[in-house]
Amino acid sequence: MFLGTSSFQKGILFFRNISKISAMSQYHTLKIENSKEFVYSVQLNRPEKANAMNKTMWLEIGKCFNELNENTDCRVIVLSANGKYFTSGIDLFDLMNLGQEVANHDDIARKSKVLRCFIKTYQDCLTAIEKCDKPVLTAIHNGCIGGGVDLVSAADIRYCTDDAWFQLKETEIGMAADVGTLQRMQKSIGSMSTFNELAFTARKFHSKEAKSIGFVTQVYDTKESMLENVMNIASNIASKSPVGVQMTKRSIIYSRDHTVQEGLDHIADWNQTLLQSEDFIKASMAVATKDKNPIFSKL
Ligand SMILES: CCC/C=C/C=C/C(=O)SCCNC(=O)CCNC(=O)[C@H](O)C(C)(C)COP(=O)(O)OP(=O)(O)OC[C@H]1O[C@@H](n2cnc3c(N)ncnc32)[C@H](O)[C@@H]1OP(=O)(O)O
Repeated sequence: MFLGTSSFQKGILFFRNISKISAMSQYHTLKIENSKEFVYSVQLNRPEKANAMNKTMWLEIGKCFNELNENTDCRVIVLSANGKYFTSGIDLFDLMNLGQEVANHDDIARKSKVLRCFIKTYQDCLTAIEKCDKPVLTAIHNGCIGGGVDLVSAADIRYCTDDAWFQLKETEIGMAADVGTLQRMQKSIGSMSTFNELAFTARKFHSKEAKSIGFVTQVYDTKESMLENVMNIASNIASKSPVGVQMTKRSIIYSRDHTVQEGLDHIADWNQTLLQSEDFIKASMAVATKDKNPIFSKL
């Protein structure tokens, strides 16, 4: 009797936990949809302010990617934006409010502490994209300015429309970019010299140049055709073993930041376990038997 009750309670708890994992929080500046099986769409959603990244948006980006990392219904994320612009970068009115908060302190150490906390918090919000084990594909249209470049630099694959343009605008507003562009974008394009020019001059660069320097993978004529194609690419990735895909993302990022030998050791340490996963057997069998739709458990 007691045993029966406790098993029942365990069952209820199990299902409660599952539904907790899949349910997403409410967001004010992001629109989140489960667009296709195992594919989530995250849209910047402050179109009336050109998707300027205010404090709420920064914090919600961090929270959302942390949540999607834990969500076993999510295997791939497509990040896009609603409205005329992808994003106009950091909300300049928010920056003025921050200036006010800093001004409330007289002492340089206290002022500095407020600023450091602000920078580190915003850095962590974008790093959540990189720490999310699920591949993040960005679909960029029209203007992608300042903080927007930091944002898309943290993603795994970038696509854009023909009308897209980018601007590392920070030097123009009297600062050095501090939330990831200088660290990540330089590693994702072919030429350090070109990257330096873009960062120092803050000149706009358009879709064709973005493609030619390797910052984006593909340029599409319209936003509609971009989203359709990117969703199909996302579905393709989502059909693969989640063990294989998520570990591949981790290994790519780890290897980017370490020596070749460290990268090799890292993947050997993980694969000594993951090669024993059911996914490896299922996927190998599917290839051997020409089964095009192997079913993988949630991860
Ligand atoms: C620790 C964190 C560090 C992060 C650093 C990040 C740095 C950066 O992001 S630097 C880049 C800052 N952004 C800019 O300088 C862009 C400023 N905006 C523009 O140049 C234009 O608005 C834009 C070209 C994007 C669009 O021009 P358009 O004429 O088509 O529209 P507007 O009427 O100008 O804008 C529409 C409404 O959106 C508001 N808005 C636009 N950008 C911002 C912004 N960055 N911050 C706050 N609000 C913005 C604009 O005020 C309009 O609102 P309303 O007047 O209420 O209609």
